[in-house]
Amino acid sequence: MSNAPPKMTASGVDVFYGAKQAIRNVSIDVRQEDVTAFIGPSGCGKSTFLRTLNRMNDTIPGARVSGDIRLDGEDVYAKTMDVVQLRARVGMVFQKPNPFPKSIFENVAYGPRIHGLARSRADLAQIVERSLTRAGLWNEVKDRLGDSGTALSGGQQQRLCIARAIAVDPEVILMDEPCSALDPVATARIEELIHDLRGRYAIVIVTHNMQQAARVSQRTAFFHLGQLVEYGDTSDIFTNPREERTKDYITGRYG
Ligand SMILES: Nc1ncnc2c1ncn2[C@@H]1O[C@H](COP(=O)(O)OP(=O)(O)OP(=O)(O)O)[C@@H](O)[C@H]1O
Repeated sequence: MSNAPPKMTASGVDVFYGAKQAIRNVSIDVRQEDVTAFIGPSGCGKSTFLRTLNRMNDTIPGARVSGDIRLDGEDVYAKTMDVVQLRARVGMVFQKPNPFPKSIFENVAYGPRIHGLARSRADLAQIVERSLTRAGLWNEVKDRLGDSGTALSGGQQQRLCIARAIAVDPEVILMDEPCSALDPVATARIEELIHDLRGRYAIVIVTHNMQQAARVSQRTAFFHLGQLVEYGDTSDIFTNPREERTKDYITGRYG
């Protein structure tokens, strides 16, 4: 296990939607070398907490976040933080694949272009190829980069969205139930992809599927009623949980 400082840290985080508190005093570290899974019953706050890590809650009217969240020691909620830049550094993949209604090439090229990451057209084409390759999609689309991203299958669209996140050279990738709209074959491909990307990016995945958490992650956080009940090595959480509530959840007593 490495002694490197965590990629992201959250301390004493609370989230409110209006008067309703959705996250209570959550503290957690996310490490570069790990895939971290967030599990817990519906409504426990997994997605809400995930969104605090790249300030996606800023876009939700009435949502308020307090506490301390850092990326490489830098305060994510500082007034000086450039949120567009932050969301490139901490990319996000959603439950439902959401490619832009543009070509496959443009879906991937858009981010690098607006962030000024390509020096030339050839450079941009190279970034697109590299990102699609890393997302395990290049061979399937290399002869039809001009086709619409929305014409791909659901699983391909999700890999396109992952390529789009990768294209801006992120440090962290947040995935909010990335397989819940996919069939088992497409799900297996995304899980393989997560395995391949591990280490290059810190990855955090919200999942309802405990088998998936056990397959893809090294660290698991169990949330219940807005609280982080238990966080530790995935194997410990699933075989030897410390908390009764974790045990009840993983043995299927609720959720
Ligand atoms: N935009 C919103 N406005 C008001 N309340 C919200 C909003 N989004 C979520 N909530 C509430 O916050 C709590 C946590 O929701 P959240 O979606 O984060 O949970 P979750 O664990 O990700 O659930 P699920 O697994 O069903 O997606 C829930 O009570 C939910 O109703």
